[in-house]
Order: sequence, then C-alpha cells, then structure tokens
Amino acid sequence: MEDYNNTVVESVVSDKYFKELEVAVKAVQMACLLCQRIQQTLLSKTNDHVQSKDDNSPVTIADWSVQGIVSWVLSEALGSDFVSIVAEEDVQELSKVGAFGLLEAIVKTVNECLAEAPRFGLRAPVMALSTSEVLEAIDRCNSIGGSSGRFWVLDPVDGTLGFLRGDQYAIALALIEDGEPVLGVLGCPNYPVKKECLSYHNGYRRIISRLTSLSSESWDRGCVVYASKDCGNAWMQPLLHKEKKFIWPNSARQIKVSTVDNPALATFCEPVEKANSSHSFTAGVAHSVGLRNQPLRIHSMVKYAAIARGDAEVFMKFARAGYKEKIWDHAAGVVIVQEAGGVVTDAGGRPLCFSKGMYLEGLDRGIIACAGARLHEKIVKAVDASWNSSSL
Ligand SMILES: Nc1ncnc2c1ncn2[C@@H]1O[C@H](COP(=O)(O)OS(=O)(=O)O)[C@@H](OP(=O)(O)O)[C@H]1O
Ligand SMILES: [Mg+2]
Ligand SMILES: [Mg+2]
Ligand SMILES: [Mg+2]
Repeated sequence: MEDYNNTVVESVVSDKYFKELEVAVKAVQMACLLCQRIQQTLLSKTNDHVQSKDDNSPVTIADWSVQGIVSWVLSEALGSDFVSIVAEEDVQELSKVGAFGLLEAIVKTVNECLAEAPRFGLRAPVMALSTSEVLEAIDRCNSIGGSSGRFWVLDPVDGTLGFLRGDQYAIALALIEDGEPVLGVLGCPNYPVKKECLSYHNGYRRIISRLTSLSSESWDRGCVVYASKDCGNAWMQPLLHKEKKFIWPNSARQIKVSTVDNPALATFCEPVEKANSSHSFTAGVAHSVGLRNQPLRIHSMVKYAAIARGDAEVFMKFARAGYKEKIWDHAAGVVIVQEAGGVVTDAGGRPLCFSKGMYLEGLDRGIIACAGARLHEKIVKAVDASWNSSSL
C-alpha cells in the first residue's frame, strides 16, 4: 500500500469544512457498500423493485435507500436543524397502495446499512428505523436550494441506467454555500482504484465493470473521490472492505488531472446514451480539434472522476434543446475536477450556476470539463464554430 500516505491527514484536518467532509465521505462510503449489494441482487434475479418515473427514467430500491441513509447520517451527525438537502428522489411512488413490498425492502436495506455505521465511526440508530422514520428521512430532502445559506445536494444513484446494467454509476453528494459548491464527494462503486485495473471495450471505449472479479482482498473495485473548494487538492480512497474499520482520513491519495494538452493524445468522455447528449455533435467537435482517440463513454458522474484522476482529458455533454440540467448531476463533480486542477464551464466559458434552485439555470448550450485551460479554450472555440450548423 505504498501509494497511500498520510499527507492527506494534515491537509484534511486543516480544512474549513473538516467535519462536514468527514461525515459526507463516511455516508458515501456506506452508500457504496449498500449499492454494491443491491446491484448484485438486482443482476442475479428478476426483481420488481425497479420503477419507472413520469419521465420514463428508472428508479430503484437503491436510489431511495441511499437517499434515506445519507439523509439520516447527515442529520444525526450534524444536527437535523443544520441540514437542508436538495435530492433527486421523492416519496410519492412509495406512498402508493401497491408499493408496500418495495417500501418494506427499502426499510430493510436502510436498517442493514445503518447497522454498519459504527464501523465508520458513526452512531447507528438505537433501534431499527420504522417505516415512517425511513419515509421521513427520504422526504426530508425537500430543500429547493437557492443563493444563500448552506444546503446539501444529493444524487443517491447517478446513472441509474448504468447501475441496472451492472456498469458504472455514482453516489454524488455536494455542499453548496451561498450558491457555490464547496464540498464534493463522489462514490464510484465500480470504478477501480488502480489504473491497471481499467479495461476498455473495443470499438468505442467503456470501462468494464468488474462485478465478476470481486475479491475481498483486492483493491481493484470501487473508490470514493472528494475535494473541498480552494484547497487545491482532490483525494481518492478505496472502498472499505468486509469487516474492516474505516479510519478517517487515512488511505486516501491525492489525484490530479492529466497533463496532456495535445488534442491528438487526449481522450474525451461523454454519456453512454445518445438521448442524453448528442454523440454526433461531440464527434464533430472532437474531429475539428484533432481529438483522435475513440470517446470513452461512461454512465454517470464517474466521467468527472475520470477527468479528475487523469483517465481522460475532456468531458462534453450537450443535451437536447429544452432539457434542463439538474444541480445534483454536476455539483460534486465540478468541485472535484476544479480542485484536481481542471476547468469546468458551460459552452460559453461561464461557470455553472448552482444558486437558482434545482436546475443549472442559464446554462449556455452544454457542459465542458477539461484537464487544462488550453484544451478547454480549444473545445469552447470548436463548439462555437460547429454550433450553427448543428441541429441542436
Ligand atoms: N434527456 C436527457 N438529457 C440529458 N440528461 C438526462 C436526460 N434524461 C436524464 N438525464 C440525466 O442524465 C443523468 C445521467 O447522465 P449520464 O451522463 O450518466 O447519462 S448516460 O447514462 O451515460 O447516458 C441522469 O441522472 P440519474 O437520473 O441520476 O441517473 C439524469 O439526471
Ligand atoms: Mg434518475
Ligand atoms: Mg443523476
Ligand atoms: Mg439519480
């Protein structure tokens, strides 16, 4: 384990948001273990614990359970009067008559996960939470955000489609203060810590999930990346292993963006689904700046983790006209990429705006995250040059 050292201890201990960061990382670590278990169950048998939302997007037992445990852990550790959360899921579906089995499964999952809190140095509930307490924890995430004060932003499972496919997904938690993201934590349960464990499909590039090669002693599956604003550092920690105790903040190591600034050597990443971002538009932009590598298509905010770790140099997302990006799909990733040395803006080169409620209001066309300013400038210019002839 020579890669890991304790420089992180001094750096994190002096952090202004020390307490919040510690609790957030622990909550996300717990959520990652919960998701790994559920993903294995969902993949190994047909299961009716997957629902379709009004926009036809999927939501699973894991989305609600993670929202419940993160909400409960933050409130317990920081005081419920001080915790306000904007999150993706609501309890409407769970309150329907036919949802009893699903709700029962969520309550069981939440309690199993919270019972492990002492391994993370957190308090577990004195008694297992009742159904109404679990619903209350999920429902408490009803903040509407805004431009003043503090609120947390949670995407309990980002890339639910990737989660259901046994592929990449993330648990994303950020703290926003006076409209600016100040902490970002991304749990990436299928994203190997070690670069040598990354493998790619041919054709276009994908990170292969390693569900089949999980061994309790190998450090090759799953990590949490995190950063605190203006520290100039971003960190990565492996997920906690069976029976081990989580020692904060040991075993983290610093991550940095790639130093590659030659487009010919750079790799860009983008959403897997072309419904979420135009693959043809980004292919045109890539061609015009001289990006030659096949795109790396990854579900979820793991794309931001890939940029922060130096596994790719550019992330582009251009949703169809009319789609409004949500703050929980970007807040954590933005802090982490910036603190790892990267640049994140909209296509007009402006910072993303997290202060106007649940949407990234005023977003100019799409999102561009780059390892460095030179690449970023080239991509912004290329987007401008291609925009008018695109059908976006
Ligand atoms: N039409 C459309 N356009 C753009 N974005 C959309 C769209 N629909 C959904 N979403 C949001 O995309 C989130 C997943 O983004 P990804 O980049 O991971 O997409 S992909 O799965 O790789 O295609 C996904 O987050 P989760 O719902 O948490 O999975 C959505 O918030
Ligand atoms: Mg969703
Ligand atoms: Mg999401
Ligand atoms: Mg989600």
